[in-house]
Amino acid sequence: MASCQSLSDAPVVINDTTLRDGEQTAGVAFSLTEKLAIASALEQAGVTELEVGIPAMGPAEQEVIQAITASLTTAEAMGWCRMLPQDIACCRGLGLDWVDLSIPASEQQRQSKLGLTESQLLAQIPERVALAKDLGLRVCIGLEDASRASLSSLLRVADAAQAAGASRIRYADTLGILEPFGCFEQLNALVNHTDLQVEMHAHNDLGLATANSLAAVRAGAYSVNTTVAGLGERAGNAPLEEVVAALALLPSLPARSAPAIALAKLPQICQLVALSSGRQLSQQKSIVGEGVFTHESGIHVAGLLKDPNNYQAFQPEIVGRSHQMVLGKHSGTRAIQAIYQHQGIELSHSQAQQLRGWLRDWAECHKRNPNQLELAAFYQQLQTINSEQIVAA
Ligand SMILES: CC(=O)SCCNC(=O)CCNC(=O)[C@H](O)C(C)(C)COP(=O)(O)OP(=O)(O)OC[C@H]1O[C@@H](n2cnc3c(N)ncnc32)[C@H](O)[C@@H]1OP(=O)(O)O
Ligand SMILES: O=C(O)CCC(=O)C(=O)O
Repeated sequence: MASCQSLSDAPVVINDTTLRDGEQTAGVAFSLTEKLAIASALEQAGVTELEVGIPAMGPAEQEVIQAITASLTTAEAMGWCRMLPQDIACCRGLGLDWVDLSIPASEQQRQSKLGLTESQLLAQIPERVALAKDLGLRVCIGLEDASRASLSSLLRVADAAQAAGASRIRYADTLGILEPFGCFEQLNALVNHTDLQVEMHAHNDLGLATANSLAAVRAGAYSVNTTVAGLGERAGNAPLEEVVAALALLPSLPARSAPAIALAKLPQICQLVALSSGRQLSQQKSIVGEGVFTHESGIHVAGLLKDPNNYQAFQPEIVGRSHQMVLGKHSGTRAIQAIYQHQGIELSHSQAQQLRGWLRDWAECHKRNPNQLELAAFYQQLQTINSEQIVAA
């Protein structure tokens, strides 16, 4: 079976699973209000698919899922199920568009979790897909632990899924053990083999979730799972903000790739999820961390002052941010003069040099950048020395 998927001009679909895998982060539990707010923010930013929860968790979760699907106006909603009749039945009447029917794809998990052989699982696929389709749902077969499965076995599952009338398969790197080159090979083999849409689900145990998601896109994946700020099991999933910014901003990725997502809304969405999850964003979290557009080093600031392109990967305004320049241990005289000038104070080169020395000691002692009041105090000190020198002369 040959697919023309990789030749498609359609942008990559983001299937965001903050409300399902994101909420599986140990200790995270969103309220209905929080889930509605997150779903709405994602939809307004242009995310077209949301994995919204697990109907088999029971009536309360089902009510929440129903409320979310009722609130969505354009985005499609997916529910996550084990490929069990009782789980599928829980999806009835929830307003879902999609269901992910998850099966273990590796021999390890098939045998050890379920005690089933590959052929026993394959034999279940037609009946379970039919049950879901009878509920009016489009079906994605979730290949849990696919990265520890043999490719030949994955291809057999893809064939069975396609024959049963599924629309998509999800390649899950459940344990985050893939690297981008291997990921490309696996996804490319699947994409070239099946007519189904192929979705990538990456985990970040080795810090490679974004890289693997981009490799999957290069390999022709139709869709990619993300979570806001990379929330999710253990080290989390591929962060929405990283994947969509990379797809939009990296010229080396296929031109078809970038989904129409409002990048400038990413910081706000990440703040909302940070607040709702109780998980603070790290200062250095790419795209949205407080410190990622803040510059202290003398050579960098001097370069930025001449032309921002000297030290920016992309304009921070694109992702709703701006450059900030601060003074600290690594400041140079150019930065010192520019920052004081911004406060209406002209410093001579020798004054800036003197301040540069003070800043080094001060920063080592305080482990932070001085604030405006502290900078004013430095200036007072400079003036005092200056007037003492005039008196002495
Ligand atoms: C990689 C992933 O992220 S998978 C998604 C994981 N997410 C979650 O588990 C969060 C929500 N889960 C829950 O609320 C609960 O686990 C429930 C409601 C789904 C099930 O609860 P319980 O019935 O109490 O079962 P419990 O959680 O203890 O055990 C899970 C059962 O599912 C089975 N199971 C796991 N995956 C599958 C699958 N794909 N297909 C069929 N059965 C499966 C396990 O084998 C186990 O059954 P067993 O003990 O009879 O072998
Ligand atoms: O089977 C799936 O849908 C993927 C489940 C998942 O979250 C994972 O394997 O990490």
